[in-house]
Amino acid sequence: MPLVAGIDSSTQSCKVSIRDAESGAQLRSGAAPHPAGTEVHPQAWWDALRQAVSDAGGLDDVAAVSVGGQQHGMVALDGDGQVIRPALLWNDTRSAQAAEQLIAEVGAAQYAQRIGVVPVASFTCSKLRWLRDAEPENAAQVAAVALPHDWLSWRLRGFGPEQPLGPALSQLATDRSDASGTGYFDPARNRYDAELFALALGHDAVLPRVLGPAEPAGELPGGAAMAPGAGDNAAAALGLQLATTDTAVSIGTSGTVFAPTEVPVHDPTGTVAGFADARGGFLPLTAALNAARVIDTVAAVLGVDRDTLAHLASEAPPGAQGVVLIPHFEGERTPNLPAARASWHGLSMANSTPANLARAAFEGMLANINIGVQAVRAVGAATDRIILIGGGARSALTGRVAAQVFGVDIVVPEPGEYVARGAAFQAAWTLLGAPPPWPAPASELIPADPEPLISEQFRRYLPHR
Ligand SMILES: Nc1ncnc2c1ncn2[C@@H]1O[C@H](COP(=O)(O)OP(=O)(O)O)[C@@H](O)[C@H]1O
Ligand SMILES: O=C(CO)[C@@H](O)[C@H](O)COP(=O)(O)O
Repeated sequence: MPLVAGIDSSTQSCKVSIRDAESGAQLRSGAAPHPAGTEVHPQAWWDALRQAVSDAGGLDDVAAVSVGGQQHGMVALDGDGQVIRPALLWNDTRSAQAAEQLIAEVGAAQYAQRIGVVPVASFTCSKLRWLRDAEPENAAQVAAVALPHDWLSWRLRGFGPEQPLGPALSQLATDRSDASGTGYFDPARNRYDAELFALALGHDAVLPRVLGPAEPAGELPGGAAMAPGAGDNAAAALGLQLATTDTAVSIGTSGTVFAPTEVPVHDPTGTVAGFADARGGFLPLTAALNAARVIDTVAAVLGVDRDTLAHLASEAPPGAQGVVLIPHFEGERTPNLPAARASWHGLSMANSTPANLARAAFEGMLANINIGVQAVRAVGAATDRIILIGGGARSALTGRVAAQVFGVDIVVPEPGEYVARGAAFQAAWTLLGAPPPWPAPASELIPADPEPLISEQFRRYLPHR
């Protein structure tokens, strides 16, 4: 009974799932928190990974490992493999102007046609252009650029400064799904666009080798196979065994909408990112900067915990009697309003109740994500039902309000870490030589319960660029 390990190194934490390679049954798990903030030194991810692995009973008895990671993070390495500066994360918006510069120099439609995405602050290319202009001394030292999952996999294999195998930059590896989020990789032709990379940073550098869906990246020192890994959303799609008839919404730190397609997507507006998936196809995706933490924030404002906020919200009617929250606390990516801030609307003395404010938090979070659902639908994704995952999906109320806002059946898989499950699925695929016949996770169906009022009143107050 070979075991595999799936690791999810996402924004708020690192999660580890140890599973039976053939059945997918989870035997052990572990977790450890990440520091808050939009720039984090990768060493913190490494420390959390080691803590989560220890919490999960270690990797000595696993035969293959895979890492799913938060996308886009800029891990800048010098010639000695040292991290030059803390990584700017996907939700750091200081590179918004840099993204606009790149668009002005290349053209939005041209970017979309060349690589399937149009730069936004989240993407690695925008962060590199920011580095070039804001920290030229650091930019000049850049010998290689990796993504969070690439760097963690490299370290797990024993590479890096003060590591047994040393800082071999040529040993860096990634996969199509994560590479497609950089802003300098073309997932249709499966090749880097070196010109776009050099345009961003100002010079070329070593980039991780891009591996196939289950192509081994190498081995861990103990002999376990290292799978290619994936961006976290592509790993989640593997974990859900998502089909081209499905669309998923993940409510984590980010609020993402993604759907597997067999053909690449080129959206010149940039709303839908034409990413690759982890199976050899494509995964068009939208991402909101404000998702589960909208609930955390409003709960804190009202001085209650998450569960109490959900109970309060359940006492208010759909539409919250006209109270609307535009939840752009951290700026926003979909819609692309990086400098935005949150705002409350429609408040009167009569409707300013804790219940209405609580319900407006759930409705605002989901109506904002619904912009992404509509955009993914517009590029041809099947959205007749939506599969709801992420930490925020653990709240039953979220599912009920999602059925009202999205207006379609909502499928809520049993609570679990689907990024880590997907990484374990990939590790089993690498080990066994074929996708393992794991059973799909059990799930609950919440029937569609359309309440168009919610999005109608949300759009009334939505700011425009
Ligand atoms: N039982 C729950 N009910 C509602 N929200 C939850 C629950 N458990 C966790 N969350 C929310 O999930 C979020 C973390 O989700 P997760 O998908 O793990 O994040 P990420 O993958 O971005 O690190 C937190 O902001 C937290 O508020
Ligand atoms: O930027 C994106 C996708 O483009 C985010 O989805 C990040 O990949 C972070 O994911 P979570 O930590 O929210 O899971």
